[in-house]
Amino acid sequence: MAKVKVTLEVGNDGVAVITIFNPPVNALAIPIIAGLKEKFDEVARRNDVTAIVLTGNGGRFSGGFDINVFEKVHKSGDVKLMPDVSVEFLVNRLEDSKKPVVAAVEGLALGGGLELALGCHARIAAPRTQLGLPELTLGVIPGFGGTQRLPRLVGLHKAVEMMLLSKSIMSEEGKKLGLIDAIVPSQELLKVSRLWALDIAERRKPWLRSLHRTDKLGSLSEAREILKVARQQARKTAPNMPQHQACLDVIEDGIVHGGYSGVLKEAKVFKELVLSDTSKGLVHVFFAQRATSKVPNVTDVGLKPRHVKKVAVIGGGLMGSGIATALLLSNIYVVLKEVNSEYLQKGIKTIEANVKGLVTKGKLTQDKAQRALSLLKGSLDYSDFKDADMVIEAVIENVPLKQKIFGELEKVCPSHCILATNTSTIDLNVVGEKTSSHDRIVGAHFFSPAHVMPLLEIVRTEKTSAQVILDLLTVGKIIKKVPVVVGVDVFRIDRVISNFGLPMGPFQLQDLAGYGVAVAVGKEFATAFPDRTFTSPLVEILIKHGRNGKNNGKGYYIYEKGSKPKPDLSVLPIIEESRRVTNIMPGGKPLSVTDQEILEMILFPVVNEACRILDEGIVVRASDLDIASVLGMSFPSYRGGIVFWADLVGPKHIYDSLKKWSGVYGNFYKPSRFLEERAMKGVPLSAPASSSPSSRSRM
Ligand SMILES: C[C@H](O)CC(=O)SCCNC(=O)CCNC(=O)[C@H](O)C(C)(C)COP(=O)(O)OP(=O)(O)OC[C@H]1O[C@@H](n2cnc3c(N)ncnc32)[C@H](O)[C@@H]1OP(=O)(O)O
Repeated sequence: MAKVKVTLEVGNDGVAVITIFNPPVNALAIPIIAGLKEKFDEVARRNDVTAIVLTGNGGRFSGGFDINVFEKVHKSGDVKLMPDVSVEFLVNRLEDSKKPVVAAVEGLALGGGLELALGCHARIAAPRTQLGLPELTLGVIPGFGGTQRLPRLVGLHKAVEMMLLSKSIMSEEGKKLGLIDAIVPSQELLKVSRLWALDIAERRKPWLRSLHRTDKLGSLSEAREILKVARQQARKTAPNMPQHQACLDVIEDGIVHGGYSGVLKEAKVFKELVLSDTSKGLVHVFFAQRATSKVPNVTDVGLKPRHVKKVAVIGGGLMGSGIATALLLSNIYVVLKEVNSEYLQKGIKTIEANVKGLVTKGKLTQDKAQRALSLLKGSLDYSDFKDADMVIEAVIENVPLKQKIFGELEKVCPSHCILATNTSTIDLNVVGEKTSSHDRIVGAHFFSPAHVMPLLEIVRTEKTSAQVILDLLTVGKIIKKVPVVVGVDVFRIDRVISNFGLPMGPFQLQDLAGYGVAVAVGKEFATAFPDRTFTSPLVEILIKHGRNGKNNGKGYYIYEKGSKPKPDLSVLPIIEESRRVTNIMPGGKPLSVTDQEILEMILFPVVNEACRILDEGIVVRASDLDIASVLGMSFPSYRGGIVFWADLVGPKHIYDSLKKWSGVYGNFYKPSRFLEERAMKGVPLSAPASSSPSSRSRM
């Protein structure tokens, strides 16, 4: 029997149940939409059908329109691949049907799935059903009438919030808002929905067509005020994303000219947005993110992940305490080990502050915070390591120290225990050199602040076992820190980078991370890659001048409690001093460059580094680097990730630019072999390599 289908069953009560089958989320694929049209035509014709119930198989109503179709549209540029659902199906066949239709929703109704339910004449839901219109996260707007019907059911304010923030609600809240008519236990969902549909047919319950309602919309002036505020907010929070303003325009059209006019406008704008680069980037990220959890020879060989209940974290500094916080928040027991009680207390205090910070921001309840902290134990020795499932070492980047620790770990930890290091620079084979536990040594590289940043980079060696990787599996690889570009005001560089969509520029980031990290990492790079590291004395000169970034409130910026970082102009003479030492400005004069050039000079070397990673087979696939850059660097997801963006910009242009700059500024900009090859052959950077990946790979 086909897995993707729409079925129809007519009961003796005269109710037809139409069910969507498309595991795992009942996405509205093209055959499903065709099936729905066909079944609704059939029930309209049949005399034995009085009323209709629409539902999804397997406890999930529908996860929305099939996003694979967006991908096909992006590849072909042919927007005609999008079926006409909004008017031809939802308005004509469903909402204007002469027989009432009740949606029986369970599990989730998202995007087009919720829009189907909105077109029905009533909605009955199981408890804790997720309801939302997340289309904006894919660079489009709801396209099956959601921009019109949702405001008419829940009011404009709530609808705008749900759409613009892509925030879903649970059916319990939906019931209070009027989106859901009744909540019933899952086992009674179909029974109650059938009765409800019959009640509507016999006029015992109201027959409501959402698009025709106006009672929740408020006055025109109230609506305009809500939309005005939303526009202002969107300009701030999503300045580079056209779908936010477009969504508000479409909602407004429906309020001013009526729901049907709004539906037509929605369909038109939807089709324009599907073809935008923003949508291309976001859809790419959607699939790339899901692809990261599929690792050849790890996730496809029948292994089962083991349960990690207790983790020992070594080092209570910024990284260690952040990692410990992240683990505690996921209900994992943590032993935090430090070398003396002063450092240990400091680490514990940082963890407490991290957790409290989340409570203050409303992201965590007091109860959960207490539960998390109750799972923490501090320690000055290894006695608590004997039943640890995993150790994460997060001490300073020092090879002999790490080697000593791993030698000790091998003796004190149980044999199943995963031995992970948070190193971002040191070769894992070197870390584990003095042990015979190479199969369980792995990199677990978190990004600061570790309890906030979503990426976990897993670094494996050729000896790391598939089981250990599976146990730790998440996502990719981050590119090394962006270096200093001489000749341009550092604050302008930061502005250009944050306007591009990254949360902050390289200088502010350096302030935040602390200069100790910059110096340590810089040294490691200089040793590992002497031919392509640009050594700048800037950070050391800053430290000499008593600056240490956010740590001591003074870096490139001044940090004061309660206010935003302010550019500190007194840093400029220090930068001048560094420039004099490096002396690489052409003719010794400051550069005159456009913002676009600044952007390219900062990001093209990152692309170049990404090319080396692809060339060396360090990632399983190019899209893993996209996800790593989105989750680890906060590279804007609407630009699709670093490699996706580079392919849009064009490998040839990137290659030409780097080549030109390497002539002026040296090897730091020298294009990699991989980039050169792809640029010359006109092959996208993301195209799979013909050769097999090397044994050492980061996922
Ligand atoms: C015209 C309309 O207005 C336009 C639209 O409807 S656009 C679509 C709107 N819907 C969405 O954005 C929802 C997207 N999906 C999700 O958020 C999540 O997948 C979910 C909450 C539904 C389920 O999450 P979860 O259980 O963690 O499973 P998850 O791994 O994400 O997805 C399971 C599989 O379903 C696929 N999938 C999920 N939603 C899909 C969709 N709408 N279309 C196609 N495939 C989808 C995923 O790609 C994944 O496939 P894989 O196993 O091959 O990797």
